[in-house]
Amino acid sequence: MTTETTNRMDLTFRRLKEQGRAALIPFLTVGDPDLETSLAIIAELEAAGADIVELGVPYSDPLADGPVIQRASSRALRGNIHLRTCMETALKARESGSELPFILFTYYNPVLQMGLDTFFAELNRHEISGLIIPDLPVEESEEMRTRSRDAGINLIPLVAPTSSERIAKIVSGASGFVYCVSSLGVTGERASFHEGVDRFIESVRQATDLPVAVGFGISTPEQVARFAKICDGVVVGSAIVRKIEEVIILLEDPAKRAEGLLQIRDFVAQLRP
Ligand SMILES: O=P(O)(O)OC[C@@H](O)[C@@H](O)c1c[nH]c2ccccc12
Repeated sequence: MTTETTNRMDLTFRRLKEQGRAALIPFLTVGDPDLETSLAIIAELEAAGADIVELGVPYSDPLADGPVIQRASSRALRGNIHLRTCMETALKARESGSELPFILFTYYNPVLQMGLDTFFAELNRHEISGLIIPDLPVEESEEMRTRSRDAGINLIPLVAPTSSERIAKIVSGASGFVYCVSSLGVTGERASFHEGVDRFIESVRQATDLPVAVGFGISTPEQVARFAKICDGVVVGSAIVRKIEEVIILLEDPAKRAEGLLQIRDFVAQLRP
């Protein structure tokens, strides 16, 4: 791994800080509805102003995901998408000229299946800047943190509103950014967030010098703007995955594909802080 790739994410946050802007961080499930379309969608996300993209590895038991992302995973798994193909998507996007830093979002089981040595070697080869593993067992996190650091990959910790006394422990040794989960429960658009979420985010800011991003439930320009005022990044997943689901019929029709992609771009562009 060249440290340049990891710096790609750090440089992005640094540039945005100079511009006084928070990062817009979309999430998509790779392979939904197919790999080639995911590549086209990544290009639309970049054109719409995304600053970093989370590439979700579809999984059969996405325990932290709500129905929208669960459905996206099921669609992608029908196309036999797995961890390595998701990594390859990052490299293909790079080869197509994408400047985006990519975060690989995966549950832990596919990582174990691949084996840690191969996993980190493959992350290097595919120019992945960051890693989110929502179900990483605490007893494994030390080794993953060490391996990530040695590989020059940002292992991004998730901090929940209930983590209060563990925040310092969770963020110590982290890199890239700290991901504040805005609400308890699973992913999915929300009209409101955990009571005291602003105080929670502030407490995370006090505990780390890293950029702090927030996700879970954020789906409208107003919600993005609200959190962009107090964070360095805002993650939007389900709302974008739902838009992809809504236009899938267009994406799968060669005559209407461009229209479908444009609707995704427009949806994301209006979210941008
Ligand atoms: O979908 P939402 O509510 O916009 O939340 C972001 C989320 O999609 C993405 O960051 C993510 C997808 N699956 C997850 C599981 C755990 C934590 C985070 C995630």
